[in-house]
Amino acid sequence: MATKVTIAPFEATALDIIPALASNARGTFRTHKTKSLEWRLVQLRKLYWAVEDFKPQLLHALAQDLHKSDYESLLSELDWVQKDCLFMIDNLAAFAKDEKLGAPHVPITFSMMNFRIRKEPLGTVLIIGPYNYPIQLVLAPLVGAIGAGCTAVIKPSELTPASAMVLKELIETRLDNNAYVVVNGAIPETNALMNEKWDKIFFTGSAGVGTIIAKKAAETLTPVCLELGGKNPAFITKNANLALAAKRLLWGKTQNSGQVCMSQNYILIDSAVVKTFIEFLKAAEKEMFPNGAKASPDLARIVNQRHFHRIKKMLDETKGEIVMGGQMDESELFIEPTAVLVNSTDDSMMVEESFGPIFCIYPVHSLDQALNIASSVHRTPLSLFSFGSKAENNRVLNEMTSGGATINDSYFHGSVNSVPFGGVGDSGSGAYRGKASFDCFTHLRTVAETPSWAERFLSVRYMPYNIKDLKFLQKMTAVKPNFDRRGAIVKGFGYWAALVFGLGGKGAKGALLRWLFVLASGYAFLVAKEARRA
Ligand SMILES: NC(=O)C1=CN([C@@H]2O[C@H](COP(=O)(O)OP(=O)(O)OC[C@H]3O[C@@H](n4cnc5c(N)ncnc54)[C@H](O)[C@@H]3O)[C@@H](O)[C@H]2O)C=CC1
Ligand SMILES: CC1=C(/C=C/C(C)=C/C=C/C(C)=C/C=C/C=C(C)/C=C/C=C(C)/C=C/C=C(\C)C(=O)O)C(C)(C)CCC1
Repeated sequence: MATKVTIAPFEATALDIIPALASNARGTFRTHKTKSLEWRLVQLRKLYWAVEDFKPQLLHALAQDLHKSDYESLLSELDWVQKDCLFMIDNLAAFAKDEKLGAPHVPITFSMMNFRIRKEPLGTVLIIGPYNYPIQLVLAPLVGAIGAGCTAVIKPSELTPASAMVLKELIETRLDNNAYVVVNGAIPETNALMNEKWDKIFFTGSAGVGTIIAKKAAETLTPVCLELGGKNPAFITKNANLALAAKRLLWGKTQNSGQVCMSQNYILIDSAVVKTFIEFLKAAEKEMFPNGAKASPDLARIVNQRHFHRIKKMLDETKGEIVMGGQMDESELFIEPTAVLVNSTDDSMMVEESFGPIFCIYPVHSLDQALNIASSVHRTPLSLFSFGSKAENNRVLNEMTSGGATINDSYFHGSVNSVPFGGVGDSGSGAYRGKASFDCFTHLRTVAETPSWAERFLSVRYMPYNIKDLKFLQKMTAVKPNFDRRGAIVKGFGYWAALVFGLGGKGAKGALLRWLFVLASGYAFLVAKEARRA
C-alpha cells in the first residue's frame, strides 16, 4: 500500500525569531559538544536514516516542486546525500586526525617541536541553497558541516516550497535541533540571517545574489564558499565520436530539464561536422523520448513561470535557427529540449546562462577560433566539455580554465559525490564534496610545542644579539640552492652523487629498488657462472 504523504503548506520563519535561532546555534557550538567525533558520527548516522525514512515525503515534494521523476530524485538527490553521509562516516576519523608536520615542511632542526595541524571546526555556519536540487544542494554541504564539527542554520530555496518544508521537518525532528535548524523564507529572511555573525557562509545560487552575499559577508570579514553559475562551453572537433557526443550532451540538458548549473550553455563545433552532429542529436532525442518529450514521465518541468519566461525570452530573441525541439507549454511549465544554431556571440542564446533545457550550437572553422570564442564569452566557466582527439582535449584543458571539466561526456566530473566540486573566478570560490566538504568547514590550525629542554639551543633568538651567534646559526642551518642566477641547475658533486647512487633517478624508494635489481642481477650472473664451471 502506498504511503499517504502530507506536506505542510509553505510557511516562512518569523523574522523576529531568526536572531535567537542563530544565537542558539552559536551557543551550542560554544558548549564544545560538536567537537566530539562520536557526537558528529551520531548526527551523520541520524541524517542517513532521516533521508531513508522521509523518502516518501521527499520524493513527493520533488515531484510537486519540479515534477522530478522518482528515478532522478533518488539518483541525484536522495541516494546522493545518503552516499555522502556514509562516505563522511567512514572517513571522518582519518579526516579529523591531527596531521604531523615533518620534513620537508619542518626543518630537521625544529623537529623536536612536534609541529602538527589540528583540524578545528570553523564554528556556526549558514548554508543557503538554490531551487534546482533543493535537497542535495543543502544536505551535501550540511554533511560537510556536521563532519567538521560545526553547527549550522540552513536556508533552502523558497522557490521549491514543498522540499523546503520537508527539509525543515526532517532536520529539526531528527538531528540535534539546538545545533541544526532550518529558516524558511525568501529575501527578507535571508537578509535577517545575513545580519547575524557567521563563521562561514556556504552559498549556492546565481552570481548576482552571490555578489550580494559576498559584499555583506565582507563587512564582517566572514569567509564565504560561493557555488555559482556559468556559461559552460562544449568543444567538438572532427575527431570526436559525434553520435556519442550528441547523446551525452543531450543527457546534460535533459536531467532536471537542464536546470543544472554545470550543464553546457553552448557547443563550439567544427563546421565540417555540424550537420551530422545535428542529425545525431535528433536521433538521440527520439531515442530518449519515443513518444515526444512532453509525454515522457521522466522529464522535469521548469520551476516556475518567471524562469519559464526567462528561458522562453532567450528563444524568442534568438536570431538563430531552431534545429531540434522548440515546443513549449506554459500551462505545464514544459519546455522541450531545444538546440539552436547560432553564428554570433551577441545572440541571446550565447549572452544568457540557459539554466534550462535549451542550448546553442556555434560552428567554427578551427579549435583556435573555438578557444578564442570561449575565452571571450566566459573566461572562468563552471564546467567545460571536450570531444576530440587526445591532443585536442589536452589543448582545451591547457588553454581554457573552468571549475571542473569532463572529456568525452557531459558533467561526469560533477556526478560522483566524493570528488571535489567548485567553481573558479566568477563561477565560484571554494570547493566541497568528499574530503573537500570536511575541509570546507575546517580551520587548519598549526600547533607547535617547544620542549623546555630545547631552551639552550633556542636561546640564540633573545636580545642582546651577538652577531657571532647568528653566524653560527646560519652555518648550522644553511640551505644551499642547486641553481645559478640564470635559473639553470648546477651540476656539482651533489647532483652527480645523487645520479650515480640513485642509479639514474630521483627518490630513495626507486633507488633502493634499482639497487636491489642490480644486486639480484649480479648474484644471478655469479650463480650462472658457477653453474657453467661445474
Ligand atoms: N555552482 C553550483 O553548484 C550551482 C549553481 N547554481 C546557480 O544558481 C542559479 C539558480 O538558482 P536560484 O535558486 O535561482 O539562485 P538564486 O541566487 O536566485 O537563489 C539562491 C538563494 O538565494 C536566496 N536569495 C535570492 N535572492 C536574494 C537576495 N536578493 N538576497 C538574499 N538572498 C537571496 C534565495 O532565497 C535562495 O535561497 C543559477 O545561476 C545556477 O547557475 C545552481 C545550482 C548549483
Ligand atoms: C561499470 C559497471 C557498473 C556500473 C555502472 C554505473 C555506475 C553506471 C552509472 C551511470 C550513470 C551515468 C549515472 C548517472 C548519475 C548522475 C548523477 C548522479 C547526477 C547527479 C547530478 C548532480 C549531482 C547535480 C548537481 C547539480 C549541480 C551542482 C548544478 O546545478 O550544477 C555495474 C552496473 C555495477 C556493473 C559492472 C560494471
